[in-house]
Amino acid sequence: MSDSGDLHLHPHVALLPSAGMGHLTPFLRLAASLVHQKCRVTVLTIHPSVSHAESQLISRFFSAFPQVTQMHFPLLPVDPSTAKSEDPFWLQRDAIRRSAYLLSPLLSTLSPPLSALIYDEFLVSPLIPISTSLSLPGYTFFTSSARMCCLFASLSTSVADKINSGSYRLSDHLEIQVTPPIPVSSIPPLFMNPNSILGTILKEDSREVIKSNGILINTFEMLEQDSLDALNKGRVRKGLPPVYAIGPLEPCEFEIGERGLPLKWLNDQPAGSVVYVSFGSRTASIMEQIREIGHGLVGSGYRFIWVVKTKEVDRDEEEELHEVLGHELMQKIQGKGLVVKHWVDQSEILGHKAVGGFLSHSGWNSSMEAAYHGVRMLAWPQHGDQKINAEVVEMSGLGLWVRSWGWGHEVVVKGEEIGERIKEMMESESSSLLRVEAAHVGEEARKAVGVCGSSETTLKELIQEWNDIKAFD
Ligand SMILES: O=c1ccn([C@@H]2O[C@H](COP(=O)(O)OP(=O)(O)O[C@H]3O[C@H](CO)[C@@H](O)[C@H](O)[C@H]3O)[C@@H](O)[C@H]2O)c(=O)[nH]1
Repeated sequence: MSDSGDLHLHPHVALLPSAGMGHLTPFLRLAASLVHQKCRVTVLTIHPSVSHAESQLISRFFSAFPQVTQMHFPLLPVDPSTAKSEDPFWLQRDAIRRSAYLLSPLLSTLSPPLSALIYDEFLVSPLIPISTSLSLPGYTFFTSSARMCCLFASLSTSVADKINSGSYRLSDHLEIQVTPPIPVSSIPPLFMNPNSILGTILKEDSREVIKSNGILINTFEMLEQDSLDALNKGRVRKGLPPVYAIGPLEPCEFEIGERGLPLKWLNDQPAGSVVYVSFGSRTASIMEQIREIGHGLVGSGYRFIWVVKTKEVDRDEEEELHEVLGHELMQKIQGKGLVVKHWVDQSEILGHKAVGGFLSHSGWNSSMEAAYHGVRMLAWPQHGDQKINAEVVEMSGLGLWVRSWGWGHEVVVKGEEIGERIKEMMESESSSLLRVEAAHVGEEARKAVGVCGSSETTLKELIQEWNDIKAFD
């Protein structure tokens, strides 16, 4: 046992996110929470990051938290002939996985020694041998919903074989013991392809995740009680480690860049009058769909803030807004809404009293931010986990989901239909119920992370476990 009482009080935790803002943001929010709970924190970072947004967030985080150690993790170059994807975020994740063995010597030099290592859901199988070799408790941070985690945890069972062999019909439901059952039509399309890099990685990681000491999820009990029970009570898979609901991870001051036009514009709008539209950090929309969204927003009669994205990676965005929208639409939008083609501080926007609704791809962070601010959503899943997240949004009363819109790029949804659904979210009879339910979700979300809330208590207990391990070193 160390003779320094101080060390016992401050477990040292290292965090390793994978590529993309959808992963980096919740990791850095978790890092901030751990600092506030008096942990010593090391964050492993990769240079260069895939997007400009990631490098900016990393530098703002370390400026705000000089006490956090930044450890640079150098990656091996990826051989393009062996890479099974052209997606830069997946290439980066693949490179992190292949370079993972370089971590052992880096982590073992840290002082004081680590109490725990928290790694991204896309890095499970390469990181487990590292934490084992260092006798370090290792935790998977699952950045999507608990419901999605139920699917992930089942990918090493017969469910995955049935998915891959095409034995399911689209109208079927998966045999995973979660309520309501997960429809086959909500499975991420890439899971259907056993040769996709995502399918391969997740199957491998699903098999190995039982060797983690725990799984952390950015969710809260009131929102996903049944999925959390299913995971924790062995209904999804026997032998899973404890699952800790620690969300919604709260947006932090360090995330805010220069307060720009969106905030100034919102200050002049009436309360609850504005629809915010964004499909997250890595979903590029096609030109035809972008223009239909524009017509839908104008047709809805509501004011709006709309973030347009034409490229997956922000560094590749070249076209000017007027080239994307065209002259006629630009004219129609004037005076009705604010359209931007750059990064905005989403959480600040969602927290502004002028914002009354959110048209979103239901990425999990966006959904949790809407929950945190009690803003009702119109979910339009584009890819990946987003239909499963939309189910959670719909079930909890946080928002609507129009199933007939399908995945992004599957069909071009017409502007008129989009406008009608925005009105439904904002002004129909059911919308007042939606407003009340979304506000209720917001209250519960804040309770969960507030003093003695379920998520705050869970995180404190976890930190106590790390302290207890240290005390017996
Ligand atoms: O202009 C922008 C755009 C995005 N964001 C933030 O970026 C994050 C985006 O995360 P998310 O809503 O989860 O969407 P994606 O960027 O698409 O995230 C990926 O990662 C998520 C977590 O695993 C998955 O749920 C998504 O499907 C996947 O696409 C959120 O914190 C947003 O607030 C901004 O602040 N400003």
